[in-house]
Amino acid sequence: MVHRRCLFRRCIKEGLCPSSRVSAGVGFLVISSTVTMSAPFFLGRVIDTIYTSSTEDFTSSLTSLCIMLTGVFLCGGAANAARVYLMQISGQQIVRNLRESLFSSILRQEVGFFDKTRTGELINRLSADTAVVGRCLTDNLSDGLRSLAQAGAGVGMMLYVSPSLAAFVLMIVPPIAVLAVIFGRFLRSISRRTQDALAEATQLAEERISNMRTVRAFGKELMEVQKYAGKIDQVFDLAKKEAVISAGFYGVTGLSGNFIILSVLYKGGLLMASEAMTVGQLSSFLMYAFWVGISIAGFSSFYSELMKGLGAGTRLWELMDRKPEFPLNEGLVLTPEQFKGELEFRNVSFAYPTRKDSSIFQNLSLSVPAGSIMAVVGPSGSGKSTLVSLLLRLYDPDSGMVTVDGHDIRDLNPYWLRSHIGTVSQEPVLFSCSIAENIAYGAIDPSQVTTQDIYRAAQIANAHDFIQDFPKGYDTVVGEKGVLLSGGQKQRVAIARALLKNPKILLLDEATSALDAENEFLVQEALERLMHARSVLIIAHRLSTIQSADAVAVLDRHRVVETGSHAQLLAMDKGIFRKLMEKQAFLQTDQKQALFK
Ligand SMILES: Nc1ncnc2c1ncn2[C@@H]1O[C@H](COP(=O)(O)OP(=O)(O)OP(=O)(O)O)[C@@H](O)[C@H]1O
Repeated sequence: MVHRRCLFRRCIKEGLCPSSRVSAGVGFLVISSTVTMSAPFFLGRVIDTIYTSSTEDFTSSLTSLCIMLTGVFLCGGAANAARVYLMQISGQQIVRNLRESLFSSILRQEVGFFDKTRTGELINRLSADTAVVGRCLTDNLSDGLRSLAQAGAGVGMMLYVSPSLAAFVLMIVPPIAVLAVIFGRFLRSISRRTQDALAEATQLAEERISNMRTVRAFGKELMEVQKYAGKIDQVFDLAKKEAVISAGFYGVTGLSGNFIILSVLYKGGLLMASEAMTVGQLSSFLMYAFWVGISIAGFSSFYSELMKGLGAGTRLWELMDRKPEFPLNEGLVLTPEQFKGELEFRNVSFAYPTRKDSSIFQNLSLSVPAGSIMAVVGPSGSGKSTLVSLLLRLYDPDSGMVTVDGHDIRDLNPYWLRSHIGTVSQEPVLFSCSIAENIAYGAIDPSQVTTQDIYRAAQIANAHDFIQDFPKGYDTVVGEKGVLLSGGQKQRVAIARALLKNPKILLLDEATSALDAENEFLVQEALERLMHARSVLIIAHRLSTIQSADAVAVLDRHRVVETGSHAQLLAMDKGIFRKLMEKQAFLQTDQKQALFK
């Protein structure tokens, strides 16, 4: 829970808030408010001068008073402009710093966190909540402080000008203040609910837009629009509630403002009639009453904005304070002599954090000697991709351990480990930038990669020719998730990306989707070059891959049930591997004949 003071203090403590700029803004606020609040007093003097001065000194005293006031007003205007500028810039800087800090906190989280958290919700925190908090801490804070200072000074001046009239007017203030507190509390809760409802709507929109091809292919545009409308209706319903309460609140405060003015005129008129007050004093008092009214209205809107900011701040700090389960850049780093690339799963038991009751592995053991190729086969859902996730340390096993060269990967620096592991998945994801940038992404420091390095990697990955055929060559932008490239082309760009990393360990998930013969050959050839002289764990779908691997592991019922060379496994009469091969749809009759002869 973030408390009022805490919100501001934390922003300053964590360097998110440019405190010197905010302090200067507050300084200018004091100057401009002093000028604003002294104006009614001096304007009252001007009125009294007009009414009471004798004819000979009338012009000179009126002129000097007006010249003095013009100077003071100019200073006030300049101070106000400086206040607005400094506060707005500070607000934008806080938003920028909050966004950077939040994004970095999100990217530090373990993968399990993203299994549980919706993308739209995170996007909403990054865009909407940060803006609300930034506005709350600067613009709103400065307006609130100004309202508070002006209300205080106004009340003081009202008491100074006419204590009896002031006491009469101030009776109206406490009930309005109570009303404002109740209203603020309501706004805080409704703001939180609105942001949550908005996050759900954003999540839905984000997912559907990024998967537009699926929506179109199933002809679900109308249905999706209805679903989205349902979500934004929830936001609208909350906004309606807010509007009803706001209408009541602002109606009451507006009415009370007018009542104050009317009562001041009535009571002030009586005081003037009994010569207890001059016309200038009544005018000053009226102006102060007016300012106090405006300031109280401003203060109540400050209070409601503050409550909204607290609602948003609570959610931001929940995310920023979240400690990731795994460190990102701590732990042992092996020297080049120590690092050979031997991989081992020792009695690993694992269930995904979101489905703790559904075990994926139970006492699974498997080892991949350094520099060898291990093909993994098994029925769909047997956990082949999960092996890759555990090796990348996206998740930790519940018991047992995964080792690299005999070291538990929980002791190794995850950043170092991942920098030595290359991956090419079934459906490689590319970023919506140029092909060259996508390939360079594989390097530890992409800014050090030369064009020649990129060309070389693309050539080895059989990607150079098709890239050159594009009108913009390596500068071709591949679209979101690489949607503008074919499956085979994406695979080859991903292989070039992995090659540039030059990793000791390779984790590959062979594409199941049928590529045309030409593409398949090119991808296969590129993969073979990539696998050369590395420790490879490959989720194999092709017979040729299985045959050329040094060893094959068969996954079934939560563990490795068979290991050996392709020939050894086939020779096992009732072996699971043999059954699996017989079942596989991709095994054509002629392949089967070749296989079993
Ligand atoms: N992030 C996740 N959270 C929860 N369960 C998951 C997650 N990812 C996979 N699973 C579940 O874990 C099991 C193993 O999945 P995995 O993807 O490792 O299987 P696979 O053998 O690679 O399957 P396929 O050959 O179909 O790709 C499946 O039942 C799957 O539903």
